Amino acid sequence: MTAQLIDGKAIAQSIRSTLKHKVNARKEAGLRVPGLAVILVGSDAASQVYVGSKRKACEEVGFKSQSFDLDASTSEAELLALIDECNNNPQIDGILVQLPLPDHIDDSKVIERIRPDKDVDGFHPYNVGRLAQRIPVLRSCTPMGIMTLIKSTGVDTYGLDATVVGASNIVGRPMTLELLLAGCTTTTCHRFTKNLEQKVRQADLLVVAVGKPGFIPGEWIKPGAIVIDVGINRLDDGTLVGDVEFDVAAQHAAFITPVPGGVGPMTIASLLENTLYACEQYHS
Ligand SMILES: Nc1nc(=O)c2c([nH]1)NC[C@@H]1CN(c3ccc(C(=O)N[C@@H](CCC(=O)O)C(=O)O)cc3)C=[N+]21
Repeated sequence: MTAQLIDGKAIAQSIRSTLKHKVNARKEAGLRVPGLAVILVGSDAASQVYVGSKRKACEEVGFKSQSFDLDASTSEAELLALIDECNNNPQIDGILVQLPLPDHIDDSKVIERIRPDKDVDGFHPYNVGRLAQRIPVLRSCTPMGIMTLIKSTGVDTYGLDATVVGASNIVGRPMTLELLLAGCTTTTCHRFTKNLEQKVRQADLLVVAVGKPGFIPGEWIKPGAIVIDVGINRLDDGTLVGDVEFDVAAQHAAFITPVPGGVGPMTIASLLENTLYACEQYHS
């Protein structure tokens, strides 16, 4: 079998095009365009690239993006004060604080300071809790984008055995909650998991988010599975690879996401969708 590629780049493009039309309709109706505050602390090279892509995507769909580039030495108190300002600014529908933050700043404290109705990353405990209780509002962007990719395959998710490898707050955990909501029987694997191979081999639907190149051998993929690779690993020669041994996995899977061009662009598309949602549902 040779897997069909799930083209995240194209699907993200079509979402942006839909959003652009919706923004134009708002303009024609005399309504405000959605506003996104993008806050970057420090000058981590990868973060600068990602933040640049988010700002560019905002421009493309006609959102107003406001950039706040803070020095790496910014104190936690200063960052919290800026979040308070954005929380109170009626032009701002969504607030994104790029992670990782410098070590002297407590991520959780920052995430919890963002008003849940402006938390377009979907990281606030309120929003994750809403998803856990099957009443999602703002959903975590990467898992949300992945659900869109899975839907694009046309495969019915009810009753599938799904395995998520990785249990982080921003990907693995909300991913498992999304899959549970979609009717899957879910297994979440992490550093203490025994017999990872067996859990991967049983998966009709596999999501891998560990950040280690080629971590999952292609031979482990169940014939006909859907494989979603969240990893973005840059090798010494500059090439980007995922967490799954792609070439071999593609011989077993029915559907597989490429890296790049799979999950990454969808994370940004979901962020834009969330920003419009916050604008329309909460701040109109
Ligand atoms: N508050 C916060 N929200 C985030 O959503 C967030 C974050 N912090 N910190 C870092 C991670 C990473 N992330 C990516 C977004 C897009 C691509 C993306 O578009 N990747 C392309 C290109 C990859 C490349 O060329 O580097 C692709 O996979 O095709 C990747 C990674 C969002 N993150």
